[in-house]
Amino acid sequence: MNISIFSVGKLKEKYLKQGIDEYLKRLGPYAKIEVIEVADEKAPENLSEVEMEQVKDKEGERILAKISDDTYVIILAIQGKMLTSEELAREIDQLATYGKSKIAFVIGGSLGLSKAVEKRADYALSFSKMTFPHQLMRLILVEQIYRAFRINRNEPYHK
Ligand SMILES: C[S@@+](CC[C@H](N)C(=O)[O-])C[C@H]1O[C@@H](n2cnc3c(N)ncnc32)[C@H](O)[C@@H]1O
Repeated sequence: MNISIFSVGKLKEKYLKQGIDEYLKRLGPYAKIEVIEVADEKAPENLSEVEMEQVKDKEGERILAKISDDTYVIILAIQGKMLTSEELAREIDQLATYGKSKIAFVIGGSLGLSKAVEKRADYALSFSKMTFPHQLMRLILVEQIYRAFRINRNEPYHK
């Protein structure tokens, strides 16, 4: 299985980078996984609604340009569907069973995802009703993907 994680902007915090690298390493035996960073747009506090949409559109175009038509796209969205870790594991397992070998998880930038990216999504996944910083979301996501593979292989992982 080929998994891509799309994220907006460069990851700066060392502690997050270390955590993400650790889970990417652990995921190595289970799947081919890569993190793709697209450039972020400047988003100062005083942007109008229209300007905010423009920021999301530009970031979204960069993401969509890198996603092939045969990729199953899971966007991370606060308003999406909440799953248990076991349910996420089952979703991933079923995608593999039905021949969907390319999965892209897409995390929005500081303003969220564009309408075009939402439209392209096959699934919208929520990690709770709370808002997480997009860079922290990357770490939470890679840990849950790792957990999903451990669950699917019936391998022990701390509860
Ligand atoms: C800082 S949040 C953006 C907040 C923006 N107001 C919104 O509603 O999308 C950045 C990105 O992190 C992801 N994210 C943050 N919290 C999340 C949650 N609870 N569940 C799923 N994704 C989340 C989403 O992809 C979001 O676009």
